[in-house]
Amino acid sequence: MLQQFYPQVPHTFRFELNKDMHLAAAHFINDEHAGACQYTHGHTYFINVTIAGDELDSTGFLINFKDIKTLIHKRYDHSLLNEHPEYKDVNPTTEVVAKQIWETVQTHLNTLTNNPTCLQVLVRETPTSYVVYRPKPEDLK
Ligand SMILES: Nc1nc2c(c(=O)[nH]1)N=C([C@H](O)[C@H](O)COP(=O)(O)OP(=O)(O)OP(=O)(O)O)CN2
Ligand SMILES: [Zn+2]
Repeated sequence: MLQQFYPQVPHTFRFELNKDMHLAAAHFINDEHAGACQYTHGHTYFINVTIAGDELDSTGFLINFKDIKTLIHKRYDHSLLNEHPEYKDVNPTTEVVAKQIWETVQTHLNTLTNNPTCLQVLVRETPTSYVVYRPKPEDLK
């Protein structure tokens, strides 16, 4: 959100779009190394998605901001992350959540004719902890 610091991704695309979202969700980390985080607790997640591309669609959008929110916020807001199928076999750590969001967004972008790319996903789990996920070039093929 407005108070958030955003790491920049170097790129040569003409357009770069950023969408902020926040959502309330609970999780637990099923590992004794997680200490108190083994037990179900909640966070207000702050998420920033960076999308870039050279071409706009017929509306003049790289992608509709609303579509990004629908993909992520609608799915996870007011839910227990561990209950989603994508976290059945893996803990919903901040790192894993960031990677999962990237995969969800990029899978959707791959259906668009103007070919935008998700360059970065930032997930802030607490006021003092956040993760940035960036794909490798081979993830984008
Ligand atoms: N690498 C990771 N470490 C931890 C994760 C994680 O997802 N990745 N998650 C947790 C817990 O879920 C916890 O909710 C967050 O931990 P933490 O930032 O330590 O929370 P605090 O508010 O207690 O932080 P302080 O800076 O000490 O106030 C733990 N580790
Ligand atoms: Zn947590």
